[in-house]
Amino acid sequence: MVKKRTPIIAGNWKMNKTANESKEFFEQLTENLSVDEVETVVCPPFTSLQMAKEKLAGSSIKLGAQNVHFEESGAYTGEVSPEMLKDLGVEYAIVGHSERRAMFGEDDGIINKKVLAVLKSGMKPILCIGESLEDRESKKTERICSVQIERGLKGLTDQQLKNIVIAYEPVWAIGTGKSATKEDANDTIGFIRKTIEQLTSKEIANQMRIQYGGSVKPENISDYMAMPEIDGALVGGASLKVTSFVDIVKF
Ligand SMILES: O=C(CO)COP(=O)(O)O
Repeated sequence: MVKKRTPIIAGNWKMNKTANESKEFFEQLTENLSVDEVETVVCPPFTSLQMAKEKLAGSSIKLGAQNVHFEESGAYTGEVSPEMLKDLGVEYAIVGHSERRAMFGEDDGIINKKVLAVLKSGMKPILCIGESLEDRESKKTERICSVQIERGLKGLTDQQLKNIVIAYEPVWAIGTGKSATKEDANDTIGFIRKTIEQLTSKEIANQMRIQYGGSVKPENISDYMAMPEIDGALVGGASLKVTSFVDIVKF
């Protein structure tokens, strides 16, 4: 199936793999994967970025970060600036992952600052949004997603909006093995696109790539990718093994 927008599949390793373990992964990955039709991004921990940069030299696989601070520099112990990531060859930064929202107190205001800082540095944000199980059961999925989108994209110019990727990750589907049905994911992503259209323009909404994330595996990726609104995936657990990540990218 030819997609309207270039598919983008990103692996989010979360807090997994030492630099040495990453070395082995990237050596095997570059031996086994070369696809141009799908933009492929790997987001290892900060401590593996230098290793990843060296191993991915000359490959079309891109590097992403899992988090970033919104200030350029200063007294922010333990934080990493957009410029530091850019300098390591990082092209994408995940912003607003539900684990950061839930465990590290990131709200939509902080997330919006991060989105703007990432764009300012010349990298592209992957802005994560999605509802909890409680929100879903009380039929608040659309409300939650539209608020997160509206606040996360606040103050962006049309040009900046063209460099954004959205990841719709329903919280109840992350790491649980319970994935959203392809119809459900497609409907919610369609709703998100409509919301973006209302906030910006039809042109911007139509070109924006929106991924699905939550228990994506080699066995279900082709179902999602066959849906017209779904432009890719943000993959957690199944991105940690070269074989399953390669099978996902080759869906
Ligand atoms: O959180 C995710 C990616 O950012 C999804 O994780 P899983 O693929 O492990 O469910």
